[in-house]
Amino acid sequence: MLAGEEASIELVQRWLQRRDSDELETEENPPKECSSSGSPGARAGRRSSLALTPEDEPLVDVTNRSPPPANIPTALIYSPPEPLELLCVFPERTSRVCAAACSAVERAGGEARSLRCARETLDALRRDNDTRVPHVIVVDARQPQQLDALLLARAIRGTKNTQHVYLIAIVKKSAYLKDEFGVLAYLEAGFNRVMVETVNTTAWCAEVLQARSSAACSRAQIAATAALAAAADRCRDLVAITDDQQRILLTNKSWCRMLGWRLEEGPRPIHEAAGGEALRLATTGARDWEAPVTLRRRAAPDPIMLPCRGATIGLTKTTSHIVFVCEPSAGEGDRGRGSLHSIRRGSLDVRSVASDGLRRTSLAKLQGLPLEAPITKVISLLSAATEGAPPSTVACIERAVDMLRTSELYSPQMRDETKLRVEDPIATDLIGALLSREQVNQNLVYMQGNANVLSSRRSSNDSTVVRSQTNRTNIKHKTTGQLRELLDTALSWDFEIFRLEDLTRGRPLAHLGLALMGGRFDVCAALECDERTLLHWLTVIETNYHAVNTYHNSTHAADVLQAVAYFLEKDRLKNLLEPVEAAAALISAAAHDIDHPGTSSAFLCNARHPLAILYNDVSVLESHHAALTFKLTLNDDRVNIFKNLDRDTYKTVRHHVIDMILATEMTKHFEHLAKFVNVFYAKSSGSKEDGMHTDEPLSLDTTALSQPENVLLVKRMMIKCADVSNASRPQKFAMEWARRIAEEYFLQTDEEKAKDLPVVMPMFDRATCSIPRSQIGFIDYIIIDMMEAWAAFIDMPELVNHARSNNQHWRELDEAGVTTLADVKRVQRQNAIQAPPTTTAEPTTEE
Ligand SMILES: Nc1ncnc2c1ncn2[C@@H]1O[C@@H]2COP(=O)(O)O[C@H]2[C@H]1O
Repeated sequence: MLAGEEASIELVQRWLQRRDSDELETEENPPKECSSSGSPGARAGRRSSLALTPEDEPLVDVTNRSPPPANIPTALIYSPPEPLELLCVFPERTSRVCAAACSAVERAGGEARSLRCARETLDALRRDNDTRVPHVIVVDARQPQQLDALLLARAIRGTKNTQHVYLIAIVKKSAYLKDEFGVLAYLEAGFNRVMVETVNTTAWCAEVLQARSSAACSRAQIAATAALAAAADRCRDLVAITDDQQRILLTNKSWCRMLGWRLEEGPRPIHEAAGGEALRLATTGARDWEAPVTLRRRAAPDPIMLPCRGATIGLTKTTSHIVFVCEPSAGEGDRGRGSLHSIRRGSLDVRSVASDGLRRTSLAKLQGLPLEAPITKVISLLSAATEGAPPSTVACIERAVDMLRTSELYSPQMRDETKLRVEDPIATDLIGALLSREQVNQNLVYMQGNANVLSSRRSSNDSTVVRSQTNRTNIKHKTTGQLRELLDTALSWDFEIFRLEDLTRGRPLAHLGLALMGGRFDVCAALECDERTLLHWLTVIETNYHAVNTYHNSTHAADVLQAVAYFLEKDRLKNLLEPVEAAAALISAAAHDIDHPGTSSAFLCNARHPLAILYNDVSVLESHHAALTFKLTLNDDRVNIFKNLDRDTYKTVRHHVIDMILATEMTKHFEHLAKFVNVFYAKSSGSKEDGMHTDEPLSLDTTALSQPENVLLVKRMMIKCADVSNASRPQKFAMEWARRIAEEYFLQTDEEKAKDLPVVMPMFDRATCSIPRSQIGFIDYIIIDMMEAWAAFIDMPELVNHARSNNQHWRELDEAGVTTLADVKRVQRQNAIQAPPTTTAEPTTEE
């Protein structure tokens, strides 16, 4: 027990022993010497020296009259022990009543301050608001002309954080006894207690201790109430609390959001917002109930019906509050799955349902289903926001909501499409073919009888594991000095990928894979497999790339693997991804285009290729790459790098690998880019009035990385950027990749023409196509925006710098009349002559 507490208890005990004395000690009538035998006086029955009510019962306390109910959460009502703080407001500097009060507090181990006027008091309260709000304030109400105690009490109550302060008014005995209802004016002004003046320190001591205890209790209760209100505000259910007259006193944020209410609304009759069974049950006085309630939204004419759980609260037998807790999910679920149209003009007639018991039951069941899409919430919020908004805002919101109703939220609509078409048909052709899912449908006019259109190149769906790979198990040890030296630079952005292709005789993936996955990133440790299995896996994967493809071969896979490895070394990703996630990223990169036929998905669909039939024309190639990767891996224990993973880890790795490979589909390019930018970039300033496109600078905001679904966006973006990073490589690499992809496009066009198939990219005709212009379009429309977003995220400005300088270089070549493959090759030769000599590629790896 604290010394102060001990002293105060002793004081109280002494005071209790003495309280037979009924004589009031006033400034005019100072206390007699302490005596245990006080005169009995006329009101011998009184037990206190403090004149209180006519019966002298302590405290006129309107708030704490009732005992707490059994279910009050007492654990929340915690009041830490604090030294008593008293503030006296007495205009008279030498007031003996004030001196007695202060000295009592000091004897009780507390602290007392005294001030002389209302202004000083309010200033002090405002100044000390967060640090030193007193427990008790005693106000001298004896001389209204010097200090208007009632006004001061109101002002104090109007000051922040003073609800729990215990306010005592000191009055003269004569005034006190003059009017039996006189105390009411004080209570209404905010006083907790009216007390007749006394200079008895002991009496004061008891008084302030009781006041402190009452103040502490009320502070603890207020804090607990605030905590419960905060909890209600943070829950998704709609919460409303009414008084016993069914006037809504409190609503939480969900309620306000969904029904279009404002938080600070005063008491409103519940009938304004709710009707139905729950309301009927609430009025019967049932303690707990569960029933549907219909709620009216201010922004929408039709009500919604939500399951509601309710409770009636009462400290005594009478009801004090009614609590409604409504579950929002099902209510929104029945609202037409995300369309404002259906929210505005809901097809569900709640009234007719409510009149039909059977249907109501099944509706309630339906409402219990967890059907809730975030977009539904967004649309509800937006429609609520139209309430009371100016017409221009309403029009804007309605336009936004109409857009949200489409399921293709992230499909790009090329802003400058017309301009692009007019200015550059080649770019239009390329970008259109890469991004458009319509391509296939547009080209569906097809000649019969070309089932095996890929026969001139390798068929892609009947690939099998190449078995003769066992002699390559020592590949690591048989690398020559040159290859080893080259592989030592595997983590630089100007890594000589084509030299690797030469040195390995077209087997760059296995070598680079072993160096990066087996070496630097220790994928074997992450997957708990041995290096031999990894080598077999890399070999099988590489073998299933088509060496005849000019672009989509294992050199491209190795290039993408190298880019992903490079990105993974950046701090942002190093600190973000677990080893097993990094392993999954490297695996995806190595395998992402496996068995690519050298033609696009649109081509396969037009050709009615078995893969297009198998995958229903949807993400044909990417689905195949992902599926074949797992088929090849799981087919043979010697290549199964996942064989030692436990079930859950395998599932996670599989999920990541599939997700990343599917993310390389270019028709979803803008979807992935937009999601990434929306999550990790914030607009620096307000948006344009129409809320649509703006050119404001974006600032990176990585706080969203704490959510796993956002990390998924990062991984998708990583592999996407790696997949087309060729345009962001130093010029000589970018040029060679551009030549290779153009050649592959031309071959597709050749084949389409030869087989009388629809031509997916008619401009990509080897006789007429300008390669520089195709590259300018590709960089302008696909590369720059994406690389800017990614480069800032991983802090790699060279990605953008190279892309820009390549763009510039292609423009110069375009102006110089460079057009065809032959032209590009000529430029490459000239550049090679000007560049310092490089060692002739020497294939030395043993096969
Ligand atoms: N330099 C480039 N020029 C034009 N198109 C490219 C270039 N690099 C990549 N692409 C295209 O971008 C696509 C990315 O996915 P794919 O690897 O399936 O196929 C790729 C090509 O079609």
